[in-house]
Parts: sequence; structure tokens; C-alpha cells
Amino acid sequence: MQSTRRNTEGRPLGTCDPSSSGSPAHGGGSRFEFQSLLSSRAPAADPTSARLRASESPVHRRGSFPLAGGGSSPAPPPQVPEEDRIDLNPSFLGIALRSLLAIDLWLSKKLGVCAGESSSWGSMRPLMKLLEISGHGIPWLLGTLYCLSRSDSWAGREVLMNLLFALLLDLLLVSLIKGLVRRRRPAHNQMDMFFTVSVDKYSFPSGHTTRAALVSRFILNHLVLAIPLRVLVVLWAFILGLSRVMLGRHNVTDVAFGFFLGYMQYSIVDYCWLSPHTAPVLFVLWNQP
Ligand SMILES: CC(C)=CCC/C(C)=C/COP(=O)(O)O
Repeated sequence: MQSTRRNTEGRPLGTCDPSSSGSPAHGGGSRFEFQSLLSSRAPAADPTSARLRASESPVHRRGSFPLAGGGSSPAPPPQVPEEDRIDLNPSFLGIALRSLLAIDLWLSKKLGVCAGESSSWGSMRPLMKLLEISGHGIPWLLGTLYCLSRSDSWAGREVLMNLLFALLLDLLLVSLIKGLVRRRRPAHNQMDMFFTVSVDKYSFPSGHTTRAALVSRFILNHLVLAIPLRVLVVLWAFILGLSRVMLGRHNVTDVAFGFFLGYMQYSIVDYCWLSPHTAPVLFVLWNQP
């Protein structure tokens, strides 16, 4: 005769969740183990089925037969470290992201041909480091401040004031994102960069690349340049971004996102454009003797 197994509240098991027979022959043992792990992370939406699963878990069953457990009090459920928990049903997005990251790491390692003196393109490293300085924040900030101090036209001052604002905004946003994401630089990177701050131990996004994209878009929009010079500006930004991966400083995705962020930052600067009309205080202050 078949008896209906019931939970602690007397409800027949299986009426709410037919798959939860709990029989190891049905894979029930391991299934419950994972269900209880998953439910410890995200409680079930339906409290009844959550209770049913808990009452069926092997841990709970051991505890509900005092004699079998030697008469001791029910054992507490084992604490499984977060990193040991297995997500049995990774989403499509999760798989796609993991695949993208794997390709990113593989490609970045392949492209890191100037990461060290002994790398295949190690002799190009000094040239790459020169490019690195051309996109560093310090020369750009000091250069802009110097030009501002020498500028004798309102129009020139307005453009330079906005360039200064753009550079500061870039530093702020990149530091914020680096601090939030905290992605380590590639293992093959040598940390021999000129003047870094604490968040620069992180790599996402590439600060040199955001600056290159921002500044080049700024220059193309506010300086009247001959076509060859315009091409040169775009090439500089592109090669600077590429050199970050070749030097081993960044993964490809750090640089790709850097280009995107720098491009968007210019749109913010353009939207908030500072002028004697929109920010008169700034311009008056700057003209004080
Ligand atoms: C402190 C100042 C003014 C600039 C820091 C510039 C710097 C070292 C950025 C890091 O760039 P990557 O993220 O591309 O390596």
C-alpha cells in the first residue's frame, strides 16, 4: 500500500511541487540540496512551496527523527560559502557575459605585445610609453591652465574653460567607475606608469582612452583644422587606445568602454556648455587681477 508522505503541516507532499519527491533515485537528494542553497539566496515567491522544500531537505529530515540523530537537537543547516554555490540555471545573459569576458582576456593577452621588454614587440615599448604620456591627465590639465592664463580673447577663454571642465569631469567619472567596478589590471601589466592615483590600480575603464575620445571630439568641434590635422587627431585617439592594450595596461573591453564613455562625456560638456551667459561668475572670477 502506498502511503502519502506529508509535510509538518499535514499537507500531502507533491501536491504543490510534484517534482519534489525527495527520492535520491529521482535525483531528489541533490535537487533538494541545490534548492535549499538557491532558496537561501533568493527566498521563493510562494511561501508554501518554500516551506515544503525546507521540510523535505535531507538536513531537515535528519533533524525530524530525533532517534536517528542520537536524540540530539536538530542540526543547523550547513553554511555554504557564497563562492561555492552553484547556479544551476545560468541565464543566457550570464553565459554571454562570461563568454565575452573569456574572449576579452584571451584577445587582450594576445595583443599585449609590448607588455614587457622581452615581449615580442618589446622594442616598441618606449614609443608606446611616449603615447601614454601624450594622453596623461597631468600634461592636459597643466597645458589647459597655462593656455587659459595666456589667453587674451573671450572666445578663447570660453573654449579653454570648457576644456578644463571636460578634463575634470572625465577624471571624476573615471575614478568613480574604477572605484565601483574594481577590475584588476591584466596580470601581464607592469605597474610602471607615470603619476597614478589610488584608483589607477583598477583598469575599467581606461582613463587614457576616455580622455583621448573626449579631447579629440572637443578639438574637432572647436578648433578649425585642416583635414590632414583632423585625421591625425582621430588617429592619435585610436592608436592611444590600442597602445593601452599593447602595453598590457588594459583589456580590450576597458578600452572599448573608454571610447564610448569619452564620446558621451563630450555630449555632456556640450550640453552644459559654460559661457559668460550661463556661468558669469566663473568668467568674472577668472578675469580678476
Ligand atoms: C591624477 C591625474 C591627473 C591623472 C591620472 C592619469 C592616469 C594615470 C590615468 C590612468 O589611465 P588608464 O586607466 O588608461 O591606465
